[in-house]
Amino acid sequence: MKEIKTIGILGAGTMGGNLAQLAATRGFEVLLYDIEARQRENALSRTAAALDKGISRGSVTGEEKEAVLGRIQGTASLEQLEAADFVIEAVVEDLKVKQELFSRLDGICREDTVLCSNTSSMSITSIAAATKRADRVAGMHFFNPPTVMKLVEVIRGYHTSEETAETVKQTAAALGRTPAEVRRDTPGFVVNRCLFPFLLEAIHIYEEGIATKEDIDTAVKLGLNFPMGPFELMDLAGLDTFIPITEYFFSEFKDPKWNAPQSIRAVIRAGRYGRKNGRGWYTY
Ligand SMILES: NC(=O)c1ccc[n+]([C@@H]2O[C@H](COP(=O)([O-])OP(=O)(O)OC[C@H]3O[C@@H](n4cnc5c(N)ncnc54)[C@H](O)[C@@H]3O)[C@@H](O)[C@H]2O)c1
Repeated sequence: MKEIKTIGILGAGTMGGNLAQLAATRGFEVLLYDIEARQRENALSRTAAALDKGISRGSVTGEEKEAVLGRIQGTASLEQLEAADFVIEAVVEDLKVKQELFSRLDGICREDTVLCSNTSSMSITSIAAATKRADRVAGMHFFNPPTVMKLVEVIRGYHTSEETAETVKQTAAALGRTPAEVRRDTPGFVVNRCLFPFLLEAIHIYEEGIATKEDIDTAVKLGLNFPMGPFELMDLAGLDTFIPITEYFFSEFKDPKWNAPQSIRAVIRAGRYGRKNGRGWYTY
């Protein structure tokens, strides 16, 4: 495997911003691309705030903070990704947007650069089809927040080579994460294929008036020993990301069980996206 020094990250939102922090903390140079200046600035200020917390706890020095921040370069120019040795895309969960970016990246990045998507659900094979290097495209699915959550699902698209899967696993390890391989490219891979039926069922229980969302969260936390209840978890992940994932499942499996219920659609329509804007199922 060639040496990876610079990681390109596309999208500076909930996932991309925290991924940039993780990669820079682990000593990588980071090119953080987003079309929104506000998102790039927020990502850097969230990283600075997290490092300040580390300083106040005594786990990070002022020098380390400056070094980590110095390794993250925000950019609005995709062309700058030419310098990346490895790319992780974490933009909105929209297949067309991802395909368009991968097609452009294919023309910009060096031939040997592996391109990964952090998609929660969508086909890696379809994303790779937008490039002429389908063997060097893979899924690299982190969990929220990547600086805390240890798992990375490594997903092989139809054409992903053995060497590419190995590079992704080694990069996950270099980021201090534990890779789990997903051998077939199917909607939601392993974790979200398990998680979404559970989240949807929690919403149905709430809609049927069986329990309040607070009591459902308490029941799941104390009864199943989960660290968060389903409504708390949806708020953390971002409610606006929830709908495209369920719609993708529905479009692939044609099973109505994947249809997002009205109550979550109503919450999103009211502009409540979860913790990211301070209000979702709950108000923060
Ligand atoms: N939130 C989670 O818990 C979670 C967990 C794992 C994976 N994911 C996946 O990660 C990806 C990002 O999710 P998120 O929650 O960070 O979303 P988000 O809405 O917080 O951030 C998305 C970012 O993409 C940017 N963007 C949109 N279109 C763009 C374009 N054409 N070019 C460049 N940037 C663009 C937006 O400005 C925004 O900053 C999605 O594919 C999602 O499914 C999310």
